[in-house]
Amino acid sequence: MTQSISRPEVITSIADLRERLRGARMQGADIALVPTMGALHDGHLALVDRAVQLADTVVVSIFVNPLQFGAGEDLDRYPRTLEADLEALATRGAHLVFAPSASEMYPHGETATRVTAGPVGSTFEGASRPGHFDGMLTVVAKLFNIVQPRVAVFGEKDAQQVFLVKQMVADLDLPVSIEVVDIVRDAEGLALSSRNRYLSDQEREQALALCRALAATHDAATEGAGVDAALNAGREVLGTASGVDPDYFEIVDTATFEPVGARFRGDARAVVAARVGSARLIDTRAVRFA
Ligand SMILES: Nc1ncnc2c1ncn2[C@@H]1O[C@H](COP(=O)(O)OP(=O)(O)OP(=O)(O)O)[C@@H](O)[C@H]1O
Ligand SMILES: CC(C)(CO)[C@@H](O)C(=O)[O-]
Ligand code: BAL
Repeated sequence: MTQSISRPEVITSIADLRERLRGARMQGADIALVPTMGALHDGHLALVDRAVQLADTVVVSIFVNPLQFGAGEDLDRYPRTLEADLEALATRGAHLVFAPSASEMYPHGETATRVTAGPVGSTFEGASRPGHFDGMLTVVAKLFNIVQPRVAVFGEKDAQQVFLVKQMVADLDLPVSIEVVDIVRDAEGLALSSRNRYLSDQEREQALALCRALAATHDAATEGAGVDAALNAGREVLGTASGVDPDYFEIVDTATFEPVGARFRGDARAVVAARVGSARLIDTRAVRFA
């Protein structure tokens, strides 16, 4: 397909999308998928930009997946901004937007069959949001089967999600390659997130504690601190920040997503989640212990 400089075509039915992509494939199309829940910001658009570099046909899915929200979470108030999303995508060369309804994706209500995320699915985000990763992997598997992309693009911000998607692809021999894009931040360092819309100006300022805590851990490790000292540096910043209710701050081994031991050497990742006002925010940063 030629690069789109106008609004992408919007398809809401699985059958129509399959038919459209079958035609594209017959003409030799190479397909990339960018799965999102919409309310697009520059972080999502960086994923789209990468997809456009990697393939000639880019499908962006916009679907707020009920299966990955727990009771009492923000499913109902999650921002749904399809018109603005299409405007944003018009400038980026995405060809197709797949925006199904919940009944299109789940015609019988919740699926009887689920992908289970395994042990890493119940730590960190999974501990605070039971069932979240099973619901996320189930919809990602459905999207992979519907679109059958050669490559799918995800953001590093959701590092545990990336780990689990890669694990699913390897465990189930799914024929898709996973591309990961760095976190896009605002000028002060706050990771862009659709949930930042829930923040007041004051809360947005307070939310900077997440990236500042990660920076403290990163800098301590770079200066030669061990795991415990690096962890304490970040936890202190987070724990003393006003208006911030920490959920977890941990350093995990990138190979296993398990917390590293005190003597760990190598590539690790600091991960953080905290509630600021009514928003639950996450962030992450690579940390190396030489
Ligand atoms: N700041 C960012 N930089 C790069 N990628 C991002 C960023 N924010 C989200 N993404 C990625 O965009 C994809 C879709 O994420 P999603 O639609 O949940 O957006 P989100 O902003 O993370 O929303 P929320 O924080 O409300 O869950 C995911 O792969 C996610 O990692
Ligand atoms: C991958 C995803 C689109 C699945 O609903 C969602 O978890 C997200 O937006 O990161
Ligand atoms: N960004 C991951 C999707 C979610 O929070 O449900």
